Amino acid sequence: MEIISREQEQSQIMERTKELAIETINLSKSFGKEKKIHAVDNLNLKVKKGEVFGFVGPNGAGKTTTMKMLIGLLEPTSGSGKVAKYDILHEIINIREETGVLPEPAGFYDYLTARQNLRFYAKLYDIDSNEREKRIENLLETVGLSRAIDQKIGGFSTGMRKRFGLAQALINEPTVLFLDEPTSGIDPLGAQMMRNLIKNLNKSKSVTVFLSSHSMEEVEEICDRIAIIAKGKLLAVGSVEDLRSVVREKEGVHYLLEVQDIIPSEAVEIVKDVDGVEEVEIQYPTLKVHSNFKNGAEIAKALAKTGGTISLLEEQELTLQKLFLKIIEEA
Ligand SMILES: Nc1ncnc2c1ncn2[C@@H]1O[C@H](COP(=O)(O)OP(=O)(O)OP(=O)(O)O)[C@@H](O)[C@H]1O
Repeated sequence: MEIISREQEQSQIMERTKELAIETINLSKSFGKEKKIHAVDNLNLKVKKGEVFGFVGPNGAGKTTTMKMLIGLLEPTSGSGKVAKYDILHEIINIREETGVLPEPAGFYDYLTARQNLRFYAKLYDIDSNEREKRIENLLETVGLSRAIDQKIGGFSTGMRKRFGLAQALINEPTVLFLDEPTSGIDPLGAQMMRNLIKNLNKSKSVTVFLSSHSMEEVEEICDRIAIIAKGKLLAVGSVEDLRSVVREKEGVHYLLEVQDIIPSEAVEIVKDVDGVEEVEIQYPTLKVHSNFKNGAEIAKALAKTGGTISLLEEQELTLQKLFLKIIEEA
C-alpha cells in the first residue's frame, strides 16, 4: 500500500476539489454525408477556474469546432461537456449567461456606433438602463475606446474592432471568456495591447480565458497551460515546462557549455564519458552537448575533477514554437 504524508493528502484533496471552468468528455464532432470528417475526435479537456488556457493547432485542427460546441453553436456528434458547471447539451441558456465570446471573424452592426452596438447586446442580456450605460462606458474605457464611443463601428481599424469585440464579449460580466484568435490581423503594438488587456482581465476579475491562436509567442506569453490539437485529436496538454518535459523525454537535452583551463578537445573527451551524453560538438568557444537526460550536474562534476572551470553551462530551452512543431511532427 502506498503511504502518503499529510501534506500530500491535503494537496490531493485540494486538487480534487479545484473547480473546473470547462470540461469535455470524449467530445466529438463529425461532418459530411457519412460523417467522415472527424473535426473533433474524442476530446478530453479540463480547464481550471481562473486559468488562461491556450488551444493551439494547425489550420483545420478542430479549434473553432470545439469552441462552437462549448458555447452551444454546434451540437456534438457524441460525447459531453460542461462550461461553468453547466451541461453543453442541456443548459445552453445558463452557459450564455456565464460566458463571453470573441469569434473570428466577429460581426458587428457597422452602421451603429460603439455605444449603440453595446446597448443592443446589453438589452439582450436584460441589463437595466442605468447599469447599462455605466457598463458600456467602463468597458470602452477598459479597451481604450472611450474616444470612439460615438463613432460608427464601420470606420474602426482592425485593432479597434478586436478591442471592441472584447468589450462586447464582456458586456454580461462573464466568468469564462472564449477568444478565437484574438490578435489575428492586427499590428504588433495592437496585439500587445490586446494581450495586456487579456492578462489584466484574468488577474483583476479572475475570468477564465480559453483562447485559440496561431501565435505561439502570444500563447507562451499569456497562457498558464496549453493544449495542442491536430486532426481533432489532443496531442499534449500542460504548461510550457510540461510540454518541454514531454519533448525532453523523447529527444533528450541540449546544453551549451564553455570551459576554461583545459583545451576543448580534452573537455570533449571528458564530457563524452559522462553517463547519458550522446554527442559533443565543438563550436568554438562553445561545446554543444546532447544528452539522453538531464545530467548537467554530472558534466560539471566531471570537468571540475580534471581542473576545468565552467563559465557557461546552460540547457537550451525550446520555445513553444519549436515544441509545437516537434509535437505535431511526431504525431
Ligand atoms: N460546417 C462544416 N462542414 C464541413 N466541414 C467542416 C465544417 N466546419 C468545419 N469543418 C471541417 O472541420 C475541420 C476542423 O475545422 P475548424 O474550423 O474547427 O478548424 P480550426 O482548428 O479552427 O482551423 P483554423 O485554424 O484554420 O481556423 C476542418 O477539416 C474543416 O474543414
